[in-house]
Amino acid sequence: MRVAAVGIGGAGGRIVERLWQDNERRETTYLGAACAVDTDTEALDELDALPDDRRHAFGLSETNGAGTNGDRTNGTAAIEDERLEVRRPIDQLVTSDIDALVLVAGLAGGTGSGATANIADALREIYTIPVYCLSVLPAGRDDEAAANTIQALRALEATVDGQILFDNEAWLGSGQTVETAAETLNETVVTRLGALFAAGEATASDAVGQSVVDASEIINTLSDSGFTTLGYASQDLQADDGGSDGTVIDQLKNRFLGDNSDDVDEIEAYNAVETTLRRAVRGKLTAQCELDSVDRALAVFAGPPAWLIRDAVTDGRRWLTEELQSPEVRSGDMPTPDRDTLSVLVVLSGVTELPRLVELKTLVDESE
Ligand SMILES: Nc1nc2c(ncn2[C@@H]2O[C@H](COP(=O)(O)OP(=O)(O)OP(=O)(O)O)[C@@H](O)[C@H]2O)c(=O)[nH]1
Repeated sequence: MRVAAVGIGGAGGRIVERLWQDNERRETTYLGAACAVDTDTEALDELDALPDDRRHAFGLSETNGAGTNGDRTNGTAAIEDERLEVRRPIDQLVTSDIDALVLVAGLAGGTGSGATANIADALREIYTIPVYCLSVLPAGRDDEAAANTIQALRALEATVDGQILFDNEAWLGSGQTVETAAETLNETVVTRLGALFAAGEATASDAVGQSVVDASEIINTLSDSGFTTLGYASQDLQADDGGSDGTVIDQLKNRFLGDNSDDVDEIEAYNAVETTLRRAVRGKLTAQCELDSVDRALAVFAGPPAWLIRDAVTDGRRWLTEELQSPEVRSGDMPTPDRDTLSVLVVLSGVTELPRLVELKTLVDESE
């Protein structure tokens, strides 16, 4: 699926910059356009990987170019006068081949919380393609951060076609702060988003004999009610199963040419697909949720074609349907002939029960 990504505020800009880098590294291009908008000019200056003309400051008269320091009202005031000015550079990037717009923001910050729904609204006035938001939830128990987040989630719920949640709290190691762990957090979320968007862009030549995910399946999964959370797991593949079989030449060939199809043991491949799927669903999600509150799901199996055993994918999908007790489960392949990794991305959508959201709401209620 080809997307245009717009980072709003500090976290939004940094994550979009990372998406930009991820997209450049992949064989499949999924990022049709990207830019960052912020009330903090210093934060924009630090986004080295994004070209200068993809970074735009707004709300300078409200914030003096120094951000809002967590003041949601200030973030809202900053965008209200400049909706059209902020929309214009985004407009210039959106071409007819873009399938969806993806806004990215940390909802605890004044800029991310105050401006994101407003920007979504401005885009919806002219675009008929879906508008999604990657909504980053704060770590910790700060009242103001919680209040900004809950208000932004509500405003976005009324505006966007779907929100993918990423919970910093769930991904911080003990003793870490968002500042010190930002690189790792952003890499985690971008690995999953990249896997999702690239899946819908697999080329036909890679896909012979495979059932490839297309953009409409991603859109049908993400859109509509409830939140989305992403699960992901990957496994390095060893075509010679431990190194005891196969000549050194074969092993070198497999390693450097990715030519492992001759050696793939079907049972080993079947087990690898099944195990990786279970790890993706039962491992840490971008935001933890009650699995029985999932309404729709999509599983994307990526790996060398010889490892994407049809029966394993079909059985995996059946297992997922039972696990989630959800009738609407889609699946597809993303053949990556030149890689020796198998990965599974699981998109869980229409989710209504997320413990972290309950925690944040309780914090807000207690502080009122
Ligand atoms: N995952 C991740 N979260 C971040 C990052 N930077 C900040 N955050 C989170 O996002 C929240 C908002 O921070 P920013 O995005 O810098 O704030 P902003 O939207 O620019 O708003 P103001 O600076 O208050 O005007 C923080 O409270 C953190 O929870 C980042 O690089 N990655």
